[in-house]
Amino acid sequence: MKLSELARGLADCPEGPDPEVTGLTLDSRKVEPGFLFVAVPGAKTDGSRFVKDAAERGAVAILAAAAAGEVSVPTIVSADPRRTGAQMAARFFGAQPDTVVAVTGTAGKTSVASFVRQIWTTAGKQAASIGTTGVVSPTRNDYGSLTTPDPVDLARLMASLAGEGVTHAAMEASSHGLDQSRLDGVRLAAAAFTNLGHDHLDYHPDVESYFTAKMGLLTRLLPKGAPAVIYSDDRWSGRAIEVASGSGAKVLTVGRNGSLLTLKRLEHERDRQIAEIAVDGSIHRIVLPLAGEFQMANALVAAGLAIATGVSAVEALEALEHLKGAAGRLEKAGMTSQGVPVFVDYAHKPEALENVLAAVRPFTTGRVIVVFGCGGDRDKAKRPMMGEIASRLADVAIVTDDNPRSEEPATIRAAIMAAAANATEIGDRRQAIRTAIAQSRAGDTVVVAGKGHETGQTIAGTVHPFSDHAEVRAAIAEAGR
Ligand SMILES: CC(=O)N[C@H]1[C@@H](OP(=O)(O)OP(=O)(O)OC[C@H]2O[C@@H](n3ccc(=O)[nH]c3=O)[C@H](O)[C@@H]2O)O[C@H](CO)[C@@H](O)[C@@H]1O[C@H](C)C(=O)N[C@@H](C)C(=O)N[C@H](CCC(=O)O)C(=O)O
Ligand SMILES: Nc1ncnc2c1ncn2[C@@H]1O[C@H](COP(=O)(O)OP(=O)(O)OP(=O)(O)O)[C@@H](O)[C@H]1O
Ligand SMILES: N[C@H](CCC[C@H](N)C(=O)O)C(=O)O
Ligand SMILES: [Mg+2]
Repeated sequence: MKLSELARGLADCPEGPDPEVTGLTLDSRKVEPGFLFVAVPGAKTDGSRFVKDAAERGAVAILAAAAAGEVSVPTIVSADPRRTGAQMAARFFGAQPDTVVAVTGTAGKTSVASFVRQIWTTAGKQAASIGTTGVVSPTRNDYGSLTTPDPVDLARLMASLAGEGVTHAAMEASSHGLDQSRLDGVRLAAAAFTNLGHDHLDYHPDVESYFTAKMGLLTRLLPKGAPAVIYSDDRWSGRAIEVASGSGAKVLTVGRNGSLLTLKRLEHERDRQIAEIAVDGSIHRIVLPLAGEFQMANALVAAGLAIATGVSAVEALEALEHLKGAAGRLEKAGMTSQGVPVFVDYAHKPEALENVLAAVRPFTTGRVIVVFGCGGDRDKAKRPMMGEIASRLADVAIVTDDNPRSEEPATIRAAIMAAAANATEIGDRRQAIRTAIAQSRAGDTVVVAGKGHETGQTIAGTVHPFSDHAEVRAAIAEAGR
């Protein structure tokens, strides 16, 4: 594609040569001959420092916030090179599934994206989901790393999904992804907001900026008049509704206070919940085959997105009866010989831990035993908050390691322990899981939180293979001998 074609309507092309562009990237180290290099400011450095490096590797054009005098290749200047770069990436790769929806919120994104895919599939659509646990479509199940991929990877992925015949895609919009305009080239049919809690305040200066980054999905990316599905029962729901309607979205609320789908009654059983949901004046009784009230919230948001994109309400609600939970989200990883269920869950932030411990309490006649830790090189304020929640809501709390990354693991544990009265500290996660399971007895519930679907433990730059699921199974086998 010619540079002028790539830039048309997005940014002004400089006078002079109009090279053929064969690819694009935000990382000079990935430049190949014929590429456009998108130079963006980052947290650690500024891409515009690598313009020369990019040109030496064969870049034929640069997109940057200011013209760099040090290279002879044409430079397109944009006030917002991240956004313009994402839009160019979308144009370069072309096709996208006809119907793409995105969900944001502190918790529930992965679950909602997976649920929407499942509802669409039940309704006969060729559907995909994109997020923390990877990309799932009728033809693939690829493990992922970022929640919201880099804009170039995302545009390439959208085109390849469309090429495979996927017509419907549900994706997660992380606050990092929104802040860095990673999705700014995606054509959205609808968007959703689940909730706002404490996370990533190492990246965003304060809660307001974190909220504003999330709201970018509704204010900047969602076309005017398109549906915005908003969970009605979060502390931040009112603000989100205000922002969405203020920017011209068609607001659809779901939840106990919802108008599209109103949750009238909810009854919890051990592995399922029975709900009465009002829609269009009639009540539907559904059995959701998942534990935890938060899963009901996620299911309602997902049904809202499916309805917003053309699935009938009856069909969407019926599909909820067959939902499978996303991997590692309050997933029963095993049961001990005494009948103690052991759940693996991805709670690595305060509200998630609180919800998960509250979710298992109704069906636990004995003690709730939790094993958890906090990630290194991530928001440190979460540590005492999670310590306090575990000691308040669990009967037995074991504090262990969860991806210490470059930090000293004992320091992370100490910050949690300082607020976790009566908790036990066992750094080795394998040992912590074994200790929890070995002391469990009939009536108890064990929750292993923080890693969910993850398959590694990152310590000082090395990823050691580690699976909570596998460790739970091994510990149960050992305890049963
Ligand atoms: C904190 C964060 O989001 N960082 C992202 C950010 O990097 P940065 O701001 O640190 O970039 P930088 O190192 O300052 O460099 C600035 C620019 O110069 C470029 N560069 C740098 C060096 C060089 O030699 N040449 C060169 O071109 C870099 O590629 C970059 O584009 O911009 C980069 C692309 O421009 C992203 O790849 C990078 O994501 C990293 C990989 C990351 O780990 N992000 C995580 C925290 C993340 O995004 N997580 C969210 C949320 C998770 C959740 O809660 O679900 C996610 O969506 O996964
Ligand atoms: N609606 C919800 N409200 C509160 N907590 C939730 C909700 N949904 C999920 N959780 C908790 O958060 C954890 C992560 O859920 P999920 O992966 O669906 O969210 P996410 O927003 O994608 O998270 P991440 O940003 O970490 O990828 C779950 O394991 C559970 O502990
Ligand atoms: N996307 C999240 C994942 C956290 C998972 C948890 N296991 C941890 O390492 O803190 C983050 O990067 O903050
Ligand atoms: Mg996620």
